[in-house]
Amino acid sequence: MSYSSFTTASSSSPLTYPRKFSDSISFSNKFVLIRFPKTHILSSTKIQQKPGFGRSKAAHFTTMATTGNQEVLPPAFTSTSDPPPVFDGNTRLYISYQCPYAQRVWITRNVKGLQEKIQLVPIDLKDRPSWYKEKVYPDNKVPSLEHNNKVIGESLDLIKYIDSQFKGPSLFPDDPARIEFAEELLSQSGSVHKSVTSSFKGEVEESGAAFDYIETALSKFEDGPFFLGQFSLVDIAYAPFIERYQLFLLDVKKYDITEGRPKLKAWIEEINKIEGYRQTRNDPKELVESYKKRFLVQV
Ligand SMILES: N[C@@H](CCC(=O)N[C@@H](CS)C(=O)NCC(=O)O)C(=O)O
Repeated sequence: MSYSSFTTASSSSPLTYPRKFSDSISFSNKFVLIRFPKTHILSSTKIQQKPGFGRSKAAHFTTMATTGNQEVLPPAFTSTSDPPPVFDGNTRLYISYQCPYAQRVWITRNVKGLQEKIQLVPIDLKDRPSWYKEKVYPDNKVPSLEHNNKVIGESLDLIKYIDSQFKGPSLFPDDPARIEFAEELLSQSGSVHKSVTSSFKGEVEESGAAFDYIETALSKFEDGPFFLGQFSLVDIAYAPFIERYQLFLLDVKKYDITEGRPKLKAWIEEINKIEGYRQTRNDPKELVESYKKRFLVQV
């Protein structure tokens, strides 16, 4: 299997990667957002509001064209960049384009159609501006969100915060069985990550139990291909990581995580149709290289 299996099943909309910088626009660290239509960009295929997700209106899940809606992304702030005018009433999401935790929150913002409400502030973590720790987020990590004169962090808290505090389609269920399962899956995401990444240096089979856990979880609700049936915060929490696991394991270990796991295979196909996710994806080669440096370099 090649990388193409991580691409969307929809042949009409090939997977593209975000343009992080625009040649035609001079940035000097200004935020440049293209205008989005008022409807939300959720998917290139129609996603219906389903039982268990009652808070939002079905109208939020309108089908949209997938081309021509690419957000033009600003370049990352570095140690020589002036800070944005923090605490001026604007809402800002501080991210790194490469960080999977930040990607969770970025996807949530996109899927809820909040591109104009929440400004992206990309930080270059290798050349971090000192003002980020001093003025914005003392933990000095990404993601963080500046909203209503305060700054909050932690990706799993942030995706719930954005979902509950902002408009847009609801991404969390409201029926008890789905809520309980969502909480379990969210709380397990850290252990799944630990178990998969600890297999990178050893035997690939050590990660099998984690992928089997995902496969079993995807079988629980039959009314859709996602963890809770319908697309939700759980998919958002796992997507940036599964994206990296699949690419890295295929490249380095020649291990196809979807082999014998039809639910996971279908999930990957479906998640790649979610426009708000597609826009956050990195170049696969860069992801593999960064994982190689991070997990294979001997210390
Ligand atoms: N538990 C945090 C983890 C965030 C995190 O580790 N972010 C990394 C980048 S992927 C970071 O900011 N690292 C900078 C540092 O640790 O100094 C979350 O879920 O938001």
